[in-house]
Amino acid sequence: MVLLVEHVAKRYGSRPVLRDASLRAGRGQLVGVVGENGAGKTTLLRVLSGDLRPDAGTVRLDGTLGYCPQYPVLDEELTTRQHLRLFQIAHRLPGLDRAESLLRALGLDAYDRQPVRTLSGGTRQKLNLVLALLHDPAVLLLDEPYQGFDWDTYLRFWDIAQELRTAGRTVLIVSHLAYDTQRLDALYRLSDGRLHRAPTTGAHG
Ligand SMILES: Nc1ncnc2c1ncn2[C@@H]1O[C@H](COP(=O)(O)OP(=O)(O)OP(=O)(O)O)[C@@H](O)[C@H]1O
Repeated sequence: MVLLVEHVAKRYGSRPVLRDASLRAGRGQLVGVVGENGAGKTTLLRVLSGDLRPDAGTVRLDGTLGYCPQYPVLDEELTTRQHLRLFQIAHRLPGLDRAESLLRALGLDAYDRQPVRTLSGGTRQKLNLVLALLHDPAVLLLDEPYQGFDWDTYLRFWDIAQELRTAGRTVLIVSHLAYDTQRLDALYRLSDGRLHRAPTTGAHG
């Protein structure tokens, strides 16, 4: 297993959000987590990414990590291109070939020289996603990644997700909406602080 989550619990003050959450995902698997608003999906991803320490339980994650948070963390004054350069340096990438093809796939290339403050919400979200994918991580944690995407972009997102799966990456996608479950290898529903395995009709599922 590339991602193994066992009996994770997390509370904020006296309020338990995750009680006993367990999940596993292997190489080349696309896994969905759905749950109502406030169910604890973002909390789960923050624990998985190492951003939050769980109160109990274990998380094992093999390889490099890409994390696309629910709300883009971008610098308003920097352009799309400047964000790519920053992440290129941070990840010590020799070039931006991968970024260029992702930009084209998501129709972001037209916004190359624009500061983030001039971008729409959906366009910011696209940049957020490209930045998470830039270094081609082994495990991707995507928090509501297509929020604000138009239909064409939504479909292109799923094309990219399928390419990642074919390339052997492990992708965890969180959403408050029930999915087109045939796109997934496994689906979990987060409720009452627990992850319940739900049926899928996916290719591997
Ligand atoms: N830093 C925090 N301190 C205290 N409570 C928090 C904190 N972060 C989240 N919560 C609470 O924990 C619960 C779960 O929040 P979380 O953001 O994980 O839910 P979610 O499933 O991602 O929701 P949504 O679908 O609305 O994004 C909510 O009741 C929220 O108010």
